[in-house]
Amino acid sequence: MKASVIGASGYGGIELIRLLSNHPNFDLHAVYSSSKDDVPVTEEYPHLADICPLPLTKIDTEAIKTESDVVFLAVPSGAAASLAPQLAGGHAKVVDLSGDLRLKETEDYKKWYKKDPAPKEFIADAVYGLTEWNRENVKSASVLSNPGCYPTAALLGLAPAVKNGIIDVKNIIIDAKSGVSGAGRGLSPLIHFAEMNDNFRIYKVNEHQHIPEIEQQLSWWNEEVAPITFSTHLLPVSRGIMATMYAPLSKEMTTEEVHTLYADTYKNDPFVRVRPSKQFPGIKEVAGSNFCDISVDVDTRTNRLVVVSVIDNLVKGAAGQAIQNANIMFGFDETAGLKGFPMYP
Ligand SMILES: NC(=O)C1=CN([C@@H]2O[C@H](COP(=O)(O)OP(=O)(O)OC[C@H]3O[C@@H](n4cnc5c(N)ncnc54)[C@H](OP(=O)(O)O)[C@@H]3O)[C@@H](O)[C@H]2O)C=CC1
Ligand SMILES: CC(=O)N[C@@H](CCC(=O)OP(=O)(O)O)C(=O)O
Repeated sequence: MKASVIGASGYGGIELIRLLSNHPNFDLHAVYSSSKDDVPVTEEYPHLADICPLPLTKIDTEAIKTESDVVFLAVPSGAAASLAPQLAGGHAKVVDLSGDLRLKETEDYKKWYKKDPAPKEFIADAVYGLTEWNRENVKSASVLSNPGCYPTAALLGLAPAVKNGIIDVKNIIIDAKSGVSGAGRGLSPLIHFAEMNDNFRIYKVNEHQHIPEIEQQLSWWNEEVAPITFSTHLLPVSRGIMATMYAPLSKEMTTEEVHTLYADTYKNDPFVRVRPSKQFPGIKEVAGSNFCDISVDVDTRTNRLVVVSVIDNLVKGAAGQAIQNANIMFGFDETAGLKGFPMYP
């Protein structure tokens, strides 16, 4: 199957190239750019020599629609809102990594992204690809909206508790930290080396664009869910997200009981690893892989459940989950091309 990547010169794009180069069923067919034409990818990224001999080419939506079987959109939010509708309706299935097709309410998109949304009817048909929880719909998707990096970590960590009603869903707090590659390759003062190195910052306090995405999915699982508190921090590392979630238990449970619930829930999911009790994950333990590692612990003094969830933002948080979804859309083994283990240390 022929796979193309738009936005191939960005961090999400090169992670797609890296993973697709090892894929047994997808061949990298073409890589597209909005700013470069006929420029070897290796001019930007020499480490891709022998992995991607293709040149970055000007985006040609008509050619992509007919020549590719799947196109991955790894462009900034705002750009996908107009590109995705142009790409849909042809031969190629569309997998969008941006935030543009995730929020079903276009008013929410305008409020949180402060950009013009894609057409509402188009968004309505896009399948939200939190893979572990939406496989049946992913199977038949022709346009797939890949979840955000923070929402992936947070939602996988909260799902068993929220769906089984074991926590008070009106009091959920998510405290999340991300490596700098989560902001993409573009520069900004926040990710300037001297500002970020040896430092630790909170940002977008109560304004993060992933708040409505997390709330949307939580409310699909449980309509009682109230607005969440979600804080994001910048870690002085390249890759990785840790989301720590806190919520009061709605009934008395031990750590062992919650652990059993989580382990049973994810026992058939190849990429979610529920850790043994008291073995809390670090971001390095999933780096470079499509794994999400989760730990749970009950604080008997406060009656709160603590859930820790870690992913690599560029893999399970972006390119890896996008390929996992594409595997399901094409009927391939869900793990195809994604069997690499974490790089440690
Ligand atoms: N980084 C991460 O961890 C995650 C990223 N995402 C999402 O994935 C998408 C890509 O992110 P990421 O790779 O990190 O970002 P980058 O900024 O690293 O790359 C985005 C690429 O998009 C291209 N681009 C820029 N403007 C436009 C435009 N107007 N039209 C078309 N293409 C454009 C640029 O390449 P060129 O100039 O060659 O066109 C650029 O290299 C974003 O929507 C992001 O929110 C989602 C989850 C995690
Ligand atoms: C570290 C960092 O800056 N991370 C980015 C993640 C953005 C992202 O992935 O954008 P989407 O909304 O398209 O999902 C942020 O917090 O905004």
